[in-house]
Amino acid sequence: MFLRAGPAGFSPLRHILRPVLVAAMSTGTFVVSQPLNYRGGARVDPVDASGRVIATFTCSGEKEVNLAVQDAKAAFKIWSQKSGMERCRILLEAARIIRDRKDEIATVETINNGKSIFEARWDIDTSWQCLEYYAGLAGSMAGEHIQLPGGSFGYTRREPLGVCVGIGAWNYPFQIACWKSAPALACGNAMVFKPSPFTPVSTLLLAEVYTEAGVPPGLFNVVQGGAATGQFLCQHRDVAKISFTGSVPTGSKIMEMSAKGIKPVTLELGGKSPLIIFSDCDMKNAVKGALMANFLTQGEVCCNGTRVFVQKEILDQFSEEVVKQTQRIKIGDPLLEDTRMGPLINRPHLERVLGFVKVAKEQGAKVLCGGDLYVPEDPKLKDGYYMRPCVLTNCRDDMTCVKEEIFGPVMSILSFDTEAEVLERANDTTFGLAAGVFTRDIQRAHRVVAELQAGMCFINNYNVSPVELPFGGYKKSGFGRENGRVTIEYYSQLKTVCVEMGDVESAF
Ligand SMILES: NC(=O)C1=CN([C@@H]2O[C@H](COP(=O)(O)OP(=O)(O)OC[C@H]3O[C@@H](n4cnc5c(N)ncnc54)[C@H](O)[C@@H]3O)[C@@H](O)[C@H]2O)C=CC1
Ligand SMILES: NCCCC(=O)O
Repeated sequence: MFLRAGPAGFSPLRHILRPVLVAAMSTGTFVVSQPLNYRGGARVDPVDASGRVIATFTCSGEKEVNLAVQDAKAAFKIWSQKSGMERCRILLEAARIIRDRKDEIATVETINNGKSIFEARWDIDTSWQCLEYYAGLAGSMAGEHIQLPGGSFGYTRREPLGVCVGIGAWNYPFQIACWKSAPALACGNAMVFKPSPFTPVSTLLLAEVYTEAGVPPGLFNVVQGGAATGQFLCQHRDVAKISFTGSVPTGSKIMEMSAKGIKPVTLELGGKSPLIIFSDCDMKNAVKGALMANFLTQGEVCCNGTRVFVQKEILDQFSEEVVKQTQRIKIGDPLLEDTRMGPLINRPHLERVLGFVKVAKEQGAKVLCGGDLYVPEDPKLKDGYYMRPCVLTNCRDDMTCVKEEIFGPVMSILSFDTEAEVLERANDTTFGLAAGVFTRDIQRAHRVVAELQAGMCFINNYNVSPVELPFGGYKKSGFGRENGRVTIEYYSQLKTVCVEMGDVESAF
């Protein structure tokens, strides 16, 4: 095994990633004795560097990106010629390996990102399920046959795009890589993936799983690096498509680059999603839903329902219950079985999130609980990037904490009177990733979600991720979809073939 994650203490290290960060966030550590790029079916060191070093690994430069794309092109030639059923078998094998190695991969992901091991296991489940789902679709991808006059006919072929690029964020490193690569590979494409420089490690495990499962060398490659490496990938002339998960400003830059190259792009960007709690809800489930909507992965989730609109009649009861449950969240070493909230991704981000809480207070919000630093008892974790999950009330729509994406464990509670009013306020945002509604009134539930301007809507639940359902945003939260049958269309193109069975009727 190339990576060793230890539950306690530190081992002698050859190359360690982010030693300070790892030490501060959990008692686990990595011993990385192999390179972190993956090209042509093996781990490799970059042949060059872009000149910018992030922590202790070197960003891949243009030559390395070129080599990865070249390898992907070669693998594409082999892979795209396989039948859907052949691709299906290999993807199913990869899904099986991930399922069998779930605990090991989840442990690596916990150390990589800081999320609790309990939650990381959920991520690994939605990862292998995604591979299984697209394996199932690979065998049934087909075109149409269309009859034309005089016995002539046409048919369509669903063909892959070529070399696709995946660029990931740091909050769901392994899951994002699976949600992009599974549909891409199922359609017959190759992929070069760039993880976030804050979470470089777990994607390598996926690369190794694909190789073990039998994909041709070079079909799934990993290049490590930051913005410069991402730009080399997006601008590469042999790249056919880009799928990006990350912030709105970066998404906008990626769209500019893809526009220059006339490349299709999928953008999974940020959000500031509304969660609407009507007074006729099942209170216990609504409270659980609000916690699910705000505190998974330390609140660092793009689709979180951070604007919690509560109907006035139940505001006090709901707030009291939410605070009670929030205060019970066990914070600490994410590798411990009973921990439910680990550290935030890094110190600047922690400070940014705490800054949002400070501004919220200055603007008149009331802190019902949390919103401050948390220092675990374990002395090894005392410098960790922990904070207590925060519930804010007395919030108004014009406050910064209600308008801007915080990407941390901060829930803002707002009260409302009527359905029409809450709908208008819920939609009053430039984002449109997700939304939720809790009510026992089935007609109201469907009426409300039909009006919500969001790509992913939940009724009486929040932040569940069945891979069968398409996921993606409206408005500035992006476009294109991940998961679900429709994603096949984002990783393939349609060729039309017109067949003449008679003579050519010429105008000349
Ligand atoms: N909709 C979704 O599914 C998700 C959205 N997000 C959003 O992402 C943000 C946090 O993630 P970050 O990693 O900080 O976002 P980011 O946008 O800074 O970086 C995302 C990825 O893009 C790369 N990148 C940065 N600049 C680039 C450039 N000019 N060209 C090509 N690649 C570039 C980064 O190295 C990283 O791999 C949050 O604000 C959240 O809104 C995060 C996770 C999921
Ligand atoms: N499991 C939901 C993924 C959402 C995100 O990428 O932030």
